[in-house]
Amino acid sequence: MDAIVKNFPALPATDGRPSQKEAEDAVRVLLRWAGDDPQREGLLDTPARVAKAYKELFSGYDLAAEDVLGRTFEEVGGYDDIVLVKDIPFFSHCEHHMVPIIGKAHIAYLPNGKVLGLSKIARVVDIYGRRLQTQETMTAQIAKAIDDTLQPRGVAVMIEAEHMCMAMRGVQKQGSTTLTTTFTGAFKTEPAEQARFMTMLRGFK
Ligand SMILES: Nc1nc2c(ncn2[C@@H]2O[C@H](COP(=O)(O)OP(=O)(O)OP(=O)(O)O)[C@@H](O)[C@H]2O)c(=O)[nH]1
Ligand SMILES: [Zn+2]
Repeated sequence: MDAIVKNFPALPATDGRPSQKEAEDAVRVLLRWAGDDPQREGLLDTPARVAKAYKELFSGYDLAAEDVLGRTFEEVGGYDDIVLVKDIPFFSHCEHHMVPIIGKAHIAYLPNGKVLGLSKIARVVDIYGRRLQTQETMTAQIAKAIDDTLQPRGVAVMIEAEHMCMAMRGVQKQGSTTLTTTFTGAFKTEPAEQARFMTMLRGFK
């Protein structure tokens, strides 16, 4: 896991970014390359819209998971059992084809005196989802971010997703789901904890 995450630091370098105009020009080139005319009326505003959409879809490059996870709570009445947030929907884009990955993340941790605001877990999914990704990297990054900042007794992350690059093009297999998991701490070393995560995930639909 460390090797994967090392190549994809929490906050990639953003220096030397092209300007908005350069981004819009690039869209015009792609439109011409695809066979259309960027000067026709319907496409005049498209480069600006695409740049705006990319800003939103890739907004994760401007955010650090550590900032979101910094706020923790300690008054939880001694609660120290699994906290599982499941079925967190997300959109990402695969780094190979830049087309959507659509899926759900399931994230659990075993608190060690501190708990996270539940929404922060979903925010971390968005931060990593709104970048170019592989599913494996995203799974490892989410686990590492929670592990590093909260230092819980263990983290379990499962992602299930459909890759549009497999559905809309190439091999064209619609409806297949890819599952990836990362376990740390007790979820990694104790099969019973891992089994409990799986049971909670699958058992109470
Ligand atoms: N491991 C992994 N592979 C992915 C992910 N998203 C897309 N891919 C795969 O990345 C691979 C890229 O393969 P290449 O042979 O370089 O590209 P390609 O010619 O477009 O491949 P095809 O999709 O088979 O047409 C494909 O097999 C994709 O299915 C991901 O999140 N994880
Ligand atoms: Zn792809």
